Amino acid sequence: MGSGNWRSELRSESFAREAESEPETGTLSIVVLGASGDLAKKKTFPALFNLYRQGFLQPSEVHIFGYARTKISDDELRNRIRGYLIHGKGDSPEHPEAVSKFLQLIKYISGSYDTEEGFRLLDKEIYAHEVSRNSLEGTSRRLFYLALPPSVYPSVCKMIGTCCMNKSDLGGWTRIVVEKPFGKDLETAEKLSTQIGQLFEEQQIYRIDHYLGKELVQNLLVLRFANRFFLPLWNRDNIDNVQIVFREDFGTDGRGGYFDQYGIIRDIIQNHLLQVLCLVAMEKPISLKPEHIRDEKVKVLQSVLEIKDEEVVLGQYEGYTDDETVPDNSNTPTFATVVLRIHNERWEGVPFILKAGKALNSRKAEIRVQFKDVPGDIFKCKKQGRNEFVIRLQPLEAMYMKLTVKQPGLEMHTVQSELDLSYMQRYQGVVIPEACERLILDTIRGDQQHFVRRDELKAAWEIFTPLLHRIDRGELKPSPYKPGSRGPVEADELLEKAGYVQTHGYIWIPPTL
Ligand SMILES: NC(=O)C1=CN([C@@H]2O[C@H](COP(=O)(O)OP(=O)(O)OC[C@H]3O[C@@H](n4cnc5c(N)ncnc54)[C@H](OP(=O)(O)O)[C@@H]3O)[C@@H](O)[C@H]2O)C=CC1
Ligand SMILES: O=C1O[C@H](COP(=O)(O)O)[C@@H](O)[C@H](O)[C@H]1O
Repeated sequence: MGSGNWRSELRSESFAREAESEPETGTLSIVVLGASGDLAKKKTFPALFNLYRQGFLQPSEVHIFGYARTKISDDELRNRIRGYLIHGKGDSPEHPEAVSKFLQLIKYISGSYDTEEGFRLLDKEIYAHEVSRNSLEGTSRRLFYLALPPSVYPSVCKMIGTCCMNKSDLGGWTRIVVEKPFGKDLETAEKLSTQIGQLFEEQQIYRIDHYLGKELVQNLLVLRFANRFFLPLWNRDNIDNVQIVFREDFGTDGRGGYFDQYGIIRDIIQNHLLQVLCLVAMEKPISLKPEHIRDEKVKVLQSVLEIKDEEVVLGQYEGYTDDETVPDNSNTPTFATVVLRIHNERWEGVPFILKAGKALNSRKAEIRVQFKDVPGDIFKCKKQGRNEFVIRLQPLEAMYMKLTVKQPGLEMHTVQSELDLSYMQRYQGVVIPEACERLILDTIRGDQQHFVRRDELKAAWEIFTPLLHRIDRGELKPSPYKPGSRGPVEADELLEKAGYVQTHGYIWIPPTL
């Protein structure tokens, strides 16, 4: 199937810099900081396991270190994560054996995040591994994945910088991966960027947003710029509105303490949905080089106008404050619809409606591009619905185009139907990699295309900070909504006001095999 080819072409171009340099020969040490935590067990270690299974991490050159304060043994850490590997993509007969071999590559070190002792020990262990593999000093590769709350990033980066860097430069490297949310607003994010920037070069910092690793998010550039179809249509003359939607059918699920500090805008909209918006709205980059792509993303972000309060709906699901880590009077939104307006030649007047919510009626993430009505419509199609191009990011990756066709039969009646590219059906047997898996591989390969650059992050915070401050001050209040519902009714009203026309009586049903 063609899917592998385009990706390798994309990669080969963005790796042009690497191809020019010497192949990397040193050992690879991957350090997961915060190894005792939720992200590490659910996403980071399973992603590493999948890379190992596919041969991207060779036991002869890689070693994995877990680091956190919790005092546990190597085996205790291995037992914590084992279940998340077995219940992952465990489809091959050698799977249990592969799990055991992979787990043996992991060593755990306990230490604090702000004193040198633990990091000196970590460095010693990494070094011992490098020596055991005859890695020439200075050629080794050290990747630090910060699966930690952002509050400890500065001290951890300082410790890495002081204790754990490669001692000389013979083609090896030290890179850090930092998770979102990166800061809480413009000021704190900039402060954090400055602190980390004093310790690491921008090329060493990988600000991860796992939505950028999703298959259909990565497909956006190809879709938009490799298809003649879309080139002339993708603008304000043809598109009426764009929705980028994230829904989850569960609540904060034991993460209330974290979530209440951030809320849905910081957790999902300011990063995941805004990154998707950039790829939907940006101009064609000069090339696929990471800097060219990120330059275009920054331009879009900088063209977003100030958000108006009347174009925001906030919600909080009933029962959210039952979590004992959430204060009873919390004003934190668990749902938000926000209309963004891009002030440029292509998008003037087209609302980009970003919507995200927890504890809703379904789990889904999609982009919905709604086209304008057909001028001089002789079929009265308007009553049936508009053309829509929907990109379903998850679950069941698909792209479908809602269009009007003649209803089969003797009469000249029209009906809504769709052109459907459902991945499960079209790409049978193709395993779609997990987002984190792909992004970790990118960090090892030194490809920053799918990571957020410092100026991008700044521009993203500039858009949302004034609104977030108004919410933090209690000037905007979330409306209550029932768990398992569509969210507050005001959100649908805002959608309609922004111009979205719902197609009644039509539902796209994902095909099954
Ligand atoms: N969980 C998820 O699904 C996702 C998480 N993220 C981001 O990843 C990062 C880690 O998330 P997650 O694993 O859920 O977080 P956790 O709360 O599980 O924290 C990870 C580890 O960090 C240590 N830790 C926790 N709180 C503190 C603290 N206040 N000070 C110092 N150390 C602390 C703990 O290890 P110990 O006490 O052993 O040192 C803990 O096991 C966060 O930035 C989060 O926003 C991003 C996307 C999804
Ligand atoms: O970053 C986050 O993402 C998850 C949703 O990720 P997905 O890949 O399953 O869509 C969300 O649950 C979490 O609150 C947020 O921090």
